[in-house]
Order: sequence, then C-alpha cells, then structure tokens
Amino acid sequence: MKAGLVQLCSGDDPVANLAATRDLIAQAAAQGAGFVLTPEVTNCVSQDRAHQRAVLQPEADDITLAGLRSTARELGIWLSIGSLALKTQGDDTRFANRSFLIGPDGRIVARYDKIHMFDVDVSATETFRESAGFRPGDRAVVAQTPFARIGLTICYDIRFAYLHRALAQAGADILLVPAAFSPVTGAAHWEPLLRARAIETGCYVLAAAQTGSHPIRHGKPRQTYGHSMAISPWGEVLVDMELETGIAILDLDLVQVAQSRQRIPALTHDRPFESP
Ligand SMILES: O=C(O)CNC(=O)[C@H](CS)NC(=O)CCC(=O)C(=O)O
Repeated sequence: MKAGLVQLCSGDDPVANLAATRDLIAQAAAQGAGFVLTPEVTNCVSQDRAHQRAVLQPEADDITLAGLRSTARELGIWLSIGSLALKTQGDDTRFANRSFLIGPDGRIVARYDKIHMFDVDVSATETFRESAGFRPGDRAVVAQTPFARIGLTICYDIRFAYLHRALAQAGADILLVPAAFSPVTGAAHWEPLLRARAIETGCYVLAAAQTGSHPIRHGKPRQTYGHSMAISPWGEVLVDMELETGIAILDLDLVQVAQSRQRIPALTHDRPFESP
C-alpha cells in the first residue's frame, strides 16, 4: 500500500480550502496512493469564533465532509480527513475538532474527537485556548481496514504517550497525527515527539500538517510549522515535507511493524507499580 501525505495551508474559507484539498488528494491518488491523509482543521483555520459560527456546519451539513467522501469514492481510496471543525449539538455549544476515516466507497469508517486541548501560553505573544472554542472528546479509536489497523489522534495529542500506547496495545499498526503545530513548539519538539511515539509503539506514524502563513480574512493571523512527516516503526524519518504545500508518497510495509516489535517488545513489557 502506498500512502500519500497532503500538506495544506488552509485559510478561513471552507469553499476555497475544499477545492485546494481535492486537487492535492487527486494528485496523490494519480501517483499511486491508496491511502491519503489531510491535516488538522482541513476545512477552516480560524480562531475568530464569530466567523466560525458563520461558516462552520454540523457534521450532517458539512460541505468538506460531503465533498471529500465523494472524492474518496471517485478515486477509490482510503482517506483520513485529519480533522474538521464542526458545530455540535447539545448544551455545550463549542465546536468539535473531529477526524474521519473514509473508505473507498465513501463510507465513514471511523470518527474521533480530539481528546487533549491545546490550552498553552507558548510565549507572551503566542497563546492558545483551544478548549474555549472546542469541546474535547473522551474516546480513543482504532479503526480496522483491509491493510492495517489505524489509531486516530490529533495534533496536541502527540504529547500524551499513554494515548498512543493504548492505541498500539489495542492493535494499531499505524498512528495518524494530523496537525496544525505552532512554529515555535514545532521547531523544538515536533520531530522527536513523532519519532518517540513510533519507537515506543512500533507503529508507523503518519503526520499530515498545516504549513505557512494562512490566508485568514477574519481575526488573528496564524502561522503553522509544516514538516508533514512519515516515521517508520523503527523510528526513522521516511518523509519530511518541509514548508511547501503539496504531496508526498511513501510505501507502507506492515511487516516492519512486526519486525520492530520483535526486536524491542517493550509494548508487552508493562509492569504494575505503586504510585510514587
Ligand atoms: O484552533 C484550530 O484551528 C484547530 N486547533 C489547533 O490548531 C490546535 C489547537 S490551537 N493546535 C494544536 O494542538 C497545536 C499543538 C502544538 O503546537 C504543540 O503541542 O506544541
């Protein structure tokens, strides 16, 4: 199976983002990818709540979800929509940051709501309060496909080793890490975090990222780190897309998952211990 990473510079207009995303997915499929991945918030990069209220939709009406399900069906590919910002139902009116795995028939095979919220003061000028706009999920997800079992995570989740360990121990061969990482924390932490999660779990780690200066017309400008990456189950960097938007294709060899875990079976060596 060939995988294709799509690196985007989404703005705050879902219509424009959908067109750009479909174009790159089609390029990846044309180059042989049977499994294509897009970044976090593929449909809309925005921190302007009023704008989000105006353009975001609930899952049932979302144009990006409907459009990309058609794309997956037309191209006959597996598609990870890294995430969509969506309106939710119920008393908690915050948005969902939700990832979807789409089958080659356009069916939704799995969905996952980001669990860990990026509520962080990176510096005096760079502060994030994701939980002010988004409501966290509370359920980890491993999806079965004919080629692999796939563990879903989103962005800041990468800092929580226990989630990745739980996904791998539940059978995941591949961990997905769609992201919109901050340039500052990306330069300091992105690659070692991805490599650590691959080494600890013996999983492939596939990380499609947002990159660059986003075309945002409402509210605060936003930059992201880029560097979409693929990491082998042994921890090697197979792909680093640097800063440009576009696609990268790689071969997935699931035998390497078993081989890595045979060499270092740490995943099966948990021990009970008293809390400190
Ligand atoms: O707000 C949105 O549009 C969608 N959500 C995101 O972009 C999220 C929250 S701001 N970004 C991250 O989790 C970056 C994590 C990160 O950079 C780190 O862990 O260092």
